[in-house]
Amino acid sequence: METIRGKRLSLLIKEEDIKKRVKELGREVERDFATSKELIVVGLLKGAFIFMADLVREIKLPLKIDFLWVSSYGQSMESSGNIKIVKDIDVDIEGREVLLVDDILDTGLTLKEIYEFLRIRNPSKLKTCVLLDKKERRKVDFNADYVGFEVPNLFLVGYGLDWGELGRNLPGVYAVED
Ligand SMILES: O=P(O)(O)OC[C@H]1O[C@H](OP(=O)(O)OP(=O)(O)O)[C@H](O)[C@@H]1O
Ligand code: HPA
Repeated sequence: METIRGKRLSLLIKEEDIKKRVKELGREVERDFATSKELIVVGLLKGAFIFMADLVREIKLPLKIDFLWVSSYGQSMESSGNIKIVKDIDVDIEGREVLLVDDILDTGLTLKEIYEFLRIRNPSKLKTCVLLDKKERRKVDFNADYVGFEVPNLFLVGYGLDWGELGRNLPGVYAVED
């Protein structure tokens, strides 16, 4: 049984199921960006690093990657609602086709703000892709264009998601038990 800081973890999504779904997401993105000469895939650090690494290998199109480092949850299980840009992307996205990737869409505060932050730079196309969508918790009106799995209102770790920086390296997605 996996634990983090003495709390038990229960498996929600198996590694093989994630793998299968990531392949499907890759096909969906390929179809929608088929005419793209050079797609820019922007990941939100740190949470997106594992999903993004797997996803880009399933997108058989010419693409470049960059990362935007943002933080809002810190050590807690609640969003501070205060999104800090720790590091901006280096690439100029004006007139470019961009796919914004994150691990989870929860309250929506992060992705909505970052979407707007990139949109005002005038990319020719801007789509969003998340592995997990915790719809029940949404505080703002925002949905992603590509979603891997809808998940229940539980605090999750694994496959990039952390609790106080622990658990990102678990290969599946787990719920932290109360
Ligand atoms: O929809 P929201 O409620 O805004 O939550 C989603 C965001 O929260 C997490 O990031 P976190 O701030 O924990 O940083 P991390 O990516 O380093 O884990 C996650 O990676 C998303 O970016
Ligand atoms: O369930 C979660 N787990 C880890 N990080 C998160 N950031 C938003 N929701 C979550």
